[in-house]
Amino acid sequence: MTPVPWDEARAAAYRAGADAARAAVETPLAEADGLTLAAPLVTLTDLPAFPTSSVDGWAVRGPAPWRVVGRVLAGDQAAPLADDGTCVEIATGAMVPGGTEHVLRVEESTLDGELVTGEPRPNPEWRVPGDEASRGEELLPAGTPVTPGVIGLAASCGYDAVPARPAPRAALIVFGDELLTSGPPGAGRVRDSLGPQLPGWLRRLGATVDTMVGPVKDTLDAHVEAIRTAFESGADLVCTTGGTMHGPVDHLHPALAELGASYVVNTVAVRPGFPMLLAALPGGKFLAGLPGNPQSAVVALMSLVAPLLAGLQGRASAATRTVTLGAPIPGRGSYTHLALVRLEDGLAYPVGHVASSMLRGLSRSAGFAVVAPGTNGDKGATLPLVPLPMMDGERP
Ligand SMILES: Nc1nc2c(c(=O)[nH]1)N[C@H]1C(S)=C(S)[C@@H](COP(=O)(O)OP(=O)(O)OC[C@H]3O[C@@H](n4cnc5c(N)ncnc54)[C@H](O)[C@@H]3O)O[C@H]1N2
Ligand code: MOO
Repeated sequence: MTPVPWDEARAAAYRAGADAARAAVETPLAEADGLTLAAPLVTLTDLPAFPTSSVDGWAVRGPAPWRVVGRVLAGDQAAPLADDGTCVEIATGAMVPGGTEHVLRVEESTLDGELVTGEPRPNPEWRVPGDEASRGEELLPAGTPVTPGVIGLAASCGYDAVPARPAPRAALIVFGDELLTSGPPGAGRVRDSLGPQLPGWLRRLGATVDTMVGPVKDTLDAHVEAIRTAFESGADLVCTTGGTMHGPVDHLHPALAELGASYVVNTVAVRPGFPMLLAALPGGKFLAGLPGNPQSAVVALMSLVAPLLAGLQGRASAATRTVTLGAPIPGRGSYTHLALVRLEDGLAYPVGHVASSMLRGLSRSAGFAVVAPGTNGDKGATLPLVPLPMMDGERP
């Protein structure tokens, strides 16, 4: 099997996801956080929708002094100011009456009996319809991740619900008879460190994780049965761990053949993690085969699953940015090297304890610097970074 170049593998995973993107669902704003806009957000009204006072004071017409003829509070529908030399008391956020020439701040005015005097500021103290947006204007494109800010904007311009792509449903299956699910490892057994870890990463990539199965016995029948059950339970994506190679109890490839799967990507020219795979199953479903070595599994997650999920959600692409190296990172010959880095003072530094079996380096890293095939990452070089999907406060 010839390994696929890493960037081609990512692109293929993204395309496969985009071609199978989940259908849009009209989603109430309260349930839309973390989903993806399936259509552009077009404002339903001018913003603001009516002339709106920015200050507390007096809406005045004609020359001073102004006789107070009423009051308009936020939420009121203001009657026009009909005569010169009159004013109404006005609150911040209230609709400015027709005929208003200025809004005078209360602290810059004098009220004497029924008469108001003062010098209005030259710049208008109210916002006119369309200041922020005009009715029918596109505010955000389709594919925008729905954040709290997007939800607020959608509410402000009139939406109760938005067309959004639902979160892809992921299931996780862990293979390996050597795995313990509690207590310290030893005597040939290791703790399953992927079952507890992967749901959190998957959720941060926008998936829901309904099913977590395993450790599943190292037999072909048990593999096929576990995968079939996960898809039958409604998963769009099944992630498996381990068994991607061709050792005596590695059953993933034969299981995929039995399930009628076809490969989107089968092994990738990346270190660590090269035996990773992505397969398509009948009915627009996917299986990501993550290698058993724990760090390699996360490399595979970020290399294949992140772009697949971005595509399934109708997003622009999986997140990347660039970083400048504060210390050199060697390349891995003809393979891409995904090297764990931490960020400090705007520079990226390699971390220790990064063998593919280890998680110590990963646990204190911000992401993977991408050292291209045939190159080394020199100090001062600018490289792509695949950020681990964490919120800002979580990122080391
Ligand atoms: N003859 C060769 N053998 C191996 C090669 C190779 O090129 N030639 N490549 C190695 C590389 S690289 C990787 S990566 C692994 C991938 O193997 P599998 O995906 O088949 O994974 P397993 O054999 O099941 O496990 C590998 C390793 O990881 C441990 N493991 C598995 N699952 C978990 C888990 N959930 N939590 C913690 N640790 C786990 C497992 O005990 C093994 O130590 O193949 C190499 N072999
Ligand atoms: O590719 Mo393996 O993933 O080095 O551990």
